[in-house]
Amino acid sequence: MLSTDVLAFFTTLDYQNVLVFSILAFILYTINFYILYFNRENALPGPLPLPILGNLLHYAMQGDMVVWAAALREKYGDMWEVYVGSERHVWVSRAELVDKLFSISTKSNYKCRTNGNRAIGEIKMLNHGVFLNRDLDVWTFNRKMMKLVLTSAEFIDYAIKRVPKVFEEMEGYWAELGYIDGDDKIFNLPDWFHALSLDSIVFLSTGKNGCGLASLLLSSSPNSAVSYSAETLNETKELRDSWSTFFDTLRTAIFVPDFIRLGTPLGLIQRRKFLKNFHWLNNNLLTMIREKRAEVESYDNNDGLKGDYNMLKLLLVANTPRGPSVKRGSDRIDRAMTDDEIRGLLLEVLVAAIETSASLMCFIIYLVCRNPEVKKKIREEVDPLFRDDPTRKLQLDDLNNLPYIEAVIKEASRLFPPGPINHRVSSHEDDIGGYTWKAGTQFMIDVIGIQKHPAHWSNPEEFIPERFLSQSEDVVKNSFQTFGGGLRICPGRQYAMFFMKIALALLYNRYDIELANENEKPAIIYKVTLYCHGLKVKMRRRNIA
Ligand code: HEM
Repeated sequence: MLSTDVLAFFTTLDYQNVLVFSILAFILYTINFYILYFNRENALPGPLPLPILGNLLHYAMQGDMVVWAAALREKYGDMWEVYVGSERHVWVSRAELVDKLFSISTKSNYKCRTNGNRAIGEIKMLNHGVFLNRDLDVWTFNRKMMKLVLTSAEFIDYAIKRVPKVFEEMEGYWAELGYIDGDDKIFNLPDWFHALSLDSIVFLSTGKNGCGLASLLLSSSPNSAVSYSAETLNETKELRDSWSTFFDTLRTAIFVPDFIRLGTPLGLIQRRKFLKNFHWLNNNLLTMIREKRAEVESYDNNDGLKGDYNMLKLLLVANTPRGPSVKRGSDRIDRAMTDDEIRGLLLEVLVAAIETSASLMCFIIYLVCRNPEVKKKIREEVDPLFRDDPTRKLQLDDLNNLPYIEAVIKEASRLFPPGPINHRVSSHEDDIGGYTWKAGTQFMIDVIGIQKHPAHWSNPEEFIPERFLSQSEDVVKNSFQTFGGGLRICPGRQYAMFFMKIALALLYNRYDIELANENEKPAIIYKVTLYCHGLKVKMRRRNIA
């Protein structure tokens, strides 16, 4: 009855009255917002939020999350807070504050990355894959299968053989474009490393060509001959564009609050585009998976996988008599994966693997260019491998025995972590940093702040690979977390290290690389990963006769 009266009352109002009521309602909302804000529990320092928007305007004014985090860390220290819309995010910027977040106990309070939201649900990531999965039974199953495949001897061996072939394809294109034969042509290195990483991981995960390198060649030299048909080039372009749009979808789902996504015309237009692309990409992956399943099922049982150990094939046969099995104690799993489960994992591998490794390669090359003594030591480690045979194929033992290159990769990733912001959310009340936090508190891990914290590192801004050589510098627990930590640590880290070691060994053995100019710096933007999109270099074949 009351609600009918209220409704009747509002229908009698004219526009002016509606305006007055709206302004009054907003003023009351604002007063209530600030009363709650100034009386909140565990008040941490941080920029003053605005009603509805939180600190989104501050962020928009800075433009880049990593630059903004650096400014906030400088101003507020090791622990501060920021509001995304009305959701409070607690930032932690010191290794000790991460201890509980990176617990490896199966009873950990921090098994999930985010609280999840409608946007993440719309792209089926709340209960598929691993990255944002909040269904812990499903996550556990998927994670075990992903680990099983990525760390299997078959996959690693296959990757070590394949990556050099892709690298050599890239060298052929460099030669064709006159980049390495003494012409001193300047080119943008990240374009090539993103394509190298893409072509390697697309092939290793699906058995198909990504054609990123070939398209790059054709964009500079359209008449060049490549060994892919026009149809393959078109199809792969469509797929690459779709992955790139999916990446934007993911970033928006994590960082843009629903009231912007669903409450603004731009947000709605973008959402429609993102969902259309997501369905297209999903169908494409599912078709690929079904075709591969039919192919694998058509093999004679004794044929194994015909020596073709890409992730898709291995995921299809994992936990079947033809594939690797999870057998150890409580890790045991008895069933194989469905097509939709594999789809969720492949999608995430394509998102997680490409840009991280490619950008880190560019950061390493930049730092090595600025530190010639490091280049010398890399060569002292690499050159003996190729001394008797410059075309020698790298073996697993070689890659496991490159301590200096490994230290260079770690030190470069300390200064430029490809995943500069990590997330955890608590599932029940807990104490962190001297405060008691409610269940569902969202923690943001400031990886750059921790990896450059003066309490954890001597000369934190300097590039000193030796600190990662054994016994040189005691690394404080959780102060180095390029691949994250705890139960959700990156499952692709072993492949990523092999990929980078192979590329660096071949590059420094065969080429001299220089920055295009002395003041050249990598152009970086934060897009869920620390994305390097600009670094101009000159290269020459090395004369090692
Ligand atoms: C240099 C390269 C890479 C870096 C720096 C990197 C870094 C990271 C980081 C920081 C995380 C978050 C871990 C955490 O929350 O504690 C992560 C998660 C993840 N990474 Fe990587 N990654 C790299 C390459 C790869 C590759 C090559 C793959 C796959 C082949 C991969 C697949 C994943 C997946 C699936 C997750 C989510 C794991 C989960 O939530 O359970 N990453 N990575």
